[in-house]
Amino acid sequence: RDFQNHIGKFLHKSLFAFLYPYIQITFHEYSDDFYYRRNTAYAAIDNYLSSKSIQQSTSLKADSYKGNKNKLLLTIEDHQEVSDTFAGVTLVWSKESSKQKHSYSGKDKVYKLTFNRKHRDIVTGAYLKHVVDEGNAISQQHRQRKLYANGSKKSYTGSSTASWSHIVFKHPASFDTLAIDPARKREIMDDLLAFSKSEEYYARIGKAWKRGYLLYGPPGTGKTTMIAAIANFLSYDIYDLELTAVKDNSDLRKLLIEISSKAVVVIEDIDCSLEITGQRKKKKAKKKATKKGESEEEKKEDDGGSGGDDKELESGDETESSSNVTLSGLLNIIDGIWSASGGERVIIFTTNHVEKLDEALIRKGRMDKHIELSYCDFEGFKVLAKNYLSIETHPLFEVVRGLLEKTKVSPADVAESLMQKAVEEDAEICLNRLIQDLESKTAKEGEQSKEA
Ligand SMILES: Nc1ncnc2c1ncn2[C@@H]1O[C@H](COP(=O)(O)OP(=O)(O)OP(=O)(O)O)[C@@H](O)[C@H]1O
Repeated sequence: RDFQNHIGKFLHKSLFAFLYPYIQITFHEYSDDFYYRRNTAYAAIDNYLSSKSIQQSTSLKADSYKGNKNKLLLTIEDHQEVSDTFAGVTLVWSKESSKQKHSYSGKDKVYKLTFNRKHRDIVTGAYLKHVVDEGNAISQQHRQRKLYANGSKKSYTGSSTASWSHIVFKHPASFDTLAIDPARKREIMDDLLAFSKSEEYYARIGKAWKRGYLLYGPPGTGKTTMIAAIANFLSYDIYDLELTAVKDNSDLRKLLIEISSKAVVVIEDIDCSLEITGQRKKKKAKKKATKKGESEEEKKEDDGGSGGDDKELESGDETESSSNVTLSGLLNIIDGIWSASGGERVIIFTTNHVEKLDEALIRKGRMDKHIELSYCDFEGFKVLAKNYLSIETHPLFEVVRGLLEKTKVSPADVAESLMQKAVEEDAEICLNRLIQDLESKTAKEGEQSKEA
């Protein structure tokens, strides 16, 4: 009888496999455990299938995106199917309500993926990875991004600790509207793209997945605008780190640990932060005369060690030197924390005075790319004219070209002349105003150089 049973089972299995050569994988919306978490793979599939569903399905469901209530996500309704092809393999996705009801809610949905068993390896390997990666990339694009700034908040014990607060980040800047040399623009975009796709490279060489940019140039040449363009281009959040508001290395460490993946970390005007460090050093040097053993502590801090919890900086000292952080310390902490935590981050330093910076600080490897932003040239002006006046050519352009060759003016100043009341005025009035402004600037510069 046993033998008969075995034969029966075997025949049933083979016959079934012969008649139904498919495999099904199910993806539940919620985990089946106590925590009832939303399955991240399910969310990725939702995003991935959205555009395919729009093309194929006759019955769609609209929901707002998780993370951005202003965007709609369209998915298939229950019992609908969407087909997909990958590397020559055809697969079918369907959606239904789960049979097993969860105690918290009966709404658990399930995606079912059906494919021929002969494609088992390719589907369970490359295809599923492709679906999850694409789905996550889509949600990254649609997510509402945030602009974080550091400050401090009082804990329940009354002591204040460093923390981030945020607002929704909505800056219109893009590389299209940025008035810089087109070749350099392309180079920066290529560099950013290559960086964002090099997870494996950084993992292989065992380094933190980060890229450092130093933006330098006179005021109003677009440093802040470029940061916004970079964040928009990569769809990253921005963390604006004000070093002067950071008490010490342990606060800095706390802030840096909280920075999520896919972030642009910005430290503006680092030359000013350096001045603060300089002041502190001078002050310490004075104290050294009366207090031995100080040098050890200072050395530790400059190396980024956390041991430098400075006892000097009690409340009264705050105005003279509010920050107790060194930039080299900062960079070392970043390397340590970020190489352990994974995730991609771009760190951007800006300065108006690149000549004031310490060579060691901005050497390649720490700051991978140095980008100079400079005065407005004719190419830059054309981009600004397109941004503000929506024109690409005009007979007055030649006059502007001649004036820009004679005088140094920032893109911010050009933008200012072009956009005043631009809504009501036509392009010619704006261009004439710019020409007037440029002429008076050139005349003033002429007088000044004569006096000199
Ligand atoms: N290269 C540029 N391309 C497009 N717009 C620019 C550019 N430079 C400046 N602008 C315009 O001028 C304004 C001020 O520029 P932005 O704040 O980016 O300059 P900045 O270099 O960061 O100045 P600062 O050093 O004073 O912080 C921007 O809002 C933008 O409208």
